[in-house]
Amino acid sequence: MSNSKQLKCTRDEVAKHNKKGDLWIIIDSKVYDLTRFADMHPGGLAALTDDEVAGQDATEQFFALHRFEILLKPQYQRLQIGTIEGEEPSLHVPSAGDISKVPYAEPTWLTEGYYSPYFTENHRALQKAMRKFTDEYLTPDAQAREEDGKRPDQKVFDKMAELEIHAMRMGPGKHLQGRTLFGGIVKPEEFDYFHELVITQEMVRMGARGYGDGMLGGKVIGLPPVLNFGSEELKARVVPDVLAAKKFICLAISEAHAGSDVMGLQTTAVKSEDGKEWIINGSKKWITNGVFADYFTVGCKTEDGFTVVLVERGEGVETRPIKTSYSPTAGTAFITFDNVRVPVGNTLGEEGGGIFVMLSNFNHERWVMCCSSARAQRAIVEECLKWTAQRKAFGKPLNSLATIRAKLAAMIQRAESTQNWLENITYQMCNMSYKQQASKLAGQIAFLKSYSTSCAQETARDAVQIFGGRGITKSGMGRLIEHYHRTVPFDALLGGAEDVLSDLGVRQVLRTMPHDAKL
Ligand code: HEM
Repeated sequence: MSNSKQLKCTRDEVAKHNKKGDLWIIIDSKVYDLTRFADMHPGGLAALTDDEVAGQDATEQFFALHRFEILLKPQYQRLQIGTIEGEEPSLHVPSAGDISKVPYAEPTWLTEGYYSPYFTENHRALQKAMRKFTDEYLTPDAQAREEDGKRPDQKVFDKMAELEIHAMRMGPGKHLQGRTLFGGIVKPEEFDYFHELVITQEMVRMGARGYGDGMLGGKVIGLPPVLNFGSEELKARVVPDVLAAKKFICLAISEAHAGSDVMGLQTTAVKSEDGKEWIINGSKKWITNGVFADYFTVGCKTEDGFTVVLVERGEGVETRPIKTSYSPTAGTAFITFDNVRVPVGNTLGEEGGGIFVMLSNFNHERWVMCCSSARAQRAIVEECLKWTAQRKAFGKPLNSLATIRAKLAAMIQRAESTQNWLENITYQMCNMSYKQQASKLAGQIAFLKSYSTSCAQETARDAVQIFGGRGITKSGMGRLIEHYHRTVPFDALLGGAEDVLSDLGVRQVLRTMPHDAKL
């Protein structure tokens, strides 16, 4: 509060303003004049004229019903007219870049007094910068776009391009060479999977799942086949614009007919008579960012099996939005290809070698999802720890109930185990070649992905029980819980359904079982 005309008054003075037409209250030693606002108060006039509120210290009542962010909105900040003489506000006012002091709200490596074998000062510097960026740029746009369902603001994409965040989200590699990462915080050759984990986990804190995918989820899965399997000419034409967010790309594999069953896909690519072009026909469904994509990394049935081709938006390509249970911000599309002609030079990898192209990125894609899931769960733990401390039932805080504490215990255990397993796998990734990762980590990552999303769903269910009706209400105290509970099933499906992944993990085990090991 910066108003220089702020009053200094005593609690007795505030107590005199205790009725409709002359109504003050105290929240955390700050005095608010609600006289003119009272009739507009969304919670009604009666709540404010209550004997225990009007003219009184209403801190506890306020925080039982409102999120802190309400007090930070300019229209409500204006209601503050002064402070209580001789008192200092004691509540922590959230600000951009903050590290939470709530236990388990941060992974141990970010918690004071704890240690980590994995994170260096350089990772910490990137984390600090990325958190501030998320709080200042991403979260406000994310919350506004979740409301209006529009695409993320191009200005945000541009700012991210300036800092090379789009490039960093593709992980370590040659594509980072010559780029200034986050104003020079990390050198391209130093950038490793822990840096990428930091970027992903910090972005997730914005608590907007549809926007999260709208924030170029399509690029994270659609560009790697171009980077790793495209011709030099194709890469030179496509990659710089995509990493600068001037053009957008998506991965178009799943169809109404087939999802995990890639060989069941029905979109066809047939060579033209002169052999110079593919002619593509078919449709794709649930394609993240497809609505606004310029490029489509498309899985096609070809004479030799399955082939991946980069299609550019043009004649014969149509996209229309699918209404999913998260926001339209993600740009989820149904796509039709009607005799779309594409130069054969746009083939990604070998003709008939599409499975290899797809499989080669699955590990990384699933690992990214584990990073998101682990961090999103932790945000829910923080929400629940705060709520159960400030909400009273039967005259006591919710956390005085053993049944509530049991739920909190389970949530914390799930968040911690997911993060710790993730950090271990990330360390393996940093030390293994791409080939070693493919053979040694496919099972580990499949297990972790399946484990983290099933943990996430249990945590979502527990959180709704803890928040009650607020856990199913889109605004107010439980808004993040409602959002999480509604959108968490996405993570359990994308990149492979839980059962499919668990089975994949066990099949990897069976392949490597030593023949000479007997009971
Ligand atoms: C600076 C003072 C206050 C401001 C700016 C304010 C503002 C608001 C706003 C914006 C909402 C809508 C909540 C949402 O959807 O998130 C709300 C709801 C509510 N407010 Fe206040 N309020 C204030 C003080 C109080 C106090 C002291 C009480 C006393 C108990 C109160 C009782 C309520 C109730 C009962 C609701 C409905 C909550 C619900 O639907 O769960 N408000 N208030």
